[in-house]
Amino acid sequence: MSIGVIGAGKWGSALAFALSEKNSVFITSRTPRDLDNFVTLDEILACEYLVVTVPAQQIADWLEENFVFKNQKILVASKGIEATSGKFLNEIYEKYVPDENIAFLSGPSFASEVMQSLPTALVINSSNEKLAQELGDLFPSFIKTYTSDDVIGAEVCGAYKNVIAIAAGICNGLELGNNAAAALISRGLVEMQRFGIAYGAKEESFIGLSGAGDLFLTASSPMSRNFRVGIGLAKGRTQKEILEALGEVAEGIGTAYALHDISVKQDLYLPIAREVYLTLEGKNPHESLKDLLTK
Ligand SMILES: NC(=O)C1=CN([C@@H]2O[C@H](COP(=O)(O)OP(=O)(O)OC[C@H]3O[C@@H](n4cnc5c(N)ncnc54)[C@H](O)[C@@H]3O)[C@@H](O)[C@H]2O)C=CC1
Ligand SMILES: O=C(CO)COP(=O)(O)O
Repeated sequence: MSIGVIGAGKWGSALAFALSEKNSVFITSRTPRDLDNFVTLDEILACEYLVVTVPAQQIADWLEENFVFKNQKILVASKGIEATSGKFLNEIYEKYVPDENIAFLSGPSFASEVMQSLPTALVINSSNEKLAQELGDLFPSFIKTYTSDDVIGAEVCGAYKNVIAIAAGICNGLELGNNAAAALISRGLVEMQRFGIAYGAKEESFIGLSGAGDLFLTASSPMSRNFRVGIGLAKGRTQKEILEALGEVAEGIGTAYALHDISVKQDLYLPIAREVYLTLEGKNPHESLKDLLTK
């Protein structure tokens, strides 16, 4: 099968590597890379399958400026909610791709471990069960794939866990201990589940790979960029300083702003997301965690 990966950052490169076990994989990016399988965007758009890793905050503009639908089967591998509009990825893509041609990837998966062929389990979420199965078959032996039709559940899990990971990173950076971290992560799971269910997500997605699986991974390891953002905030660094040092995307930041807007507009109670947003806006991280963890 011919697969075109869009975005040659960490995740795009790891997925291109993994998918090449069984398929011919090509990759493209804004900045040309010195890779054997690097091709132009026009060549990528001619592939039967596309895997898109352009970050959530940039994808609307990217689609508008670059995308041409040619009946490709699309797997969206990014995670996040657009800050400027509060839109989920499936809402952004719906203008360009029919539902039967699109699926969303979720589950615990650090790119660097996929790059080492370490065992990984992922969920392919689509309203088109046949497409989800077909995409699952493209994955290599070291990645076990499951399918689900809970697109909104997968989206909420993938986006929200990054915000909770920032909170967990703050907790770690402030050295508040394991009890506090476990409290934050488990309350975070409840918060994201409550939010997701209000949007029609299935309860079970939150206790599976997409929810608890990805949350536990991201909110408990400095391998996570979002967790490292939290550590930076705890050390008193500004958002700008943290992002410069990181040099990579941390989707939890944009998503925290999106969740804040949604919670204000819809009068929703999202306490952890709110404190992450306030900390990003300059609130003292000690105060934020105190407000969350003590009376
Ligand atoms: N790295 C990981 O372990 C995982 C990442 N993800 C998600 O995948 C997405 C991408 O993450 P990474 O590749 O790790 O980030 P990265 O920071 O390594 O790379 C970002 C990629 O997006 C491209 N990009 C950025 N702005 C763009 C624009 N305006 N137009 C076109 N392309 C643009 C960059 O050229 C680069 O290829 C994010 O949504 C992330 O949450 C999901 C699962 C695992
Ligand atoms: O989504 C991820 C793992 O599943 C990657 O998380 P970070 O973007 O925080 O590194």
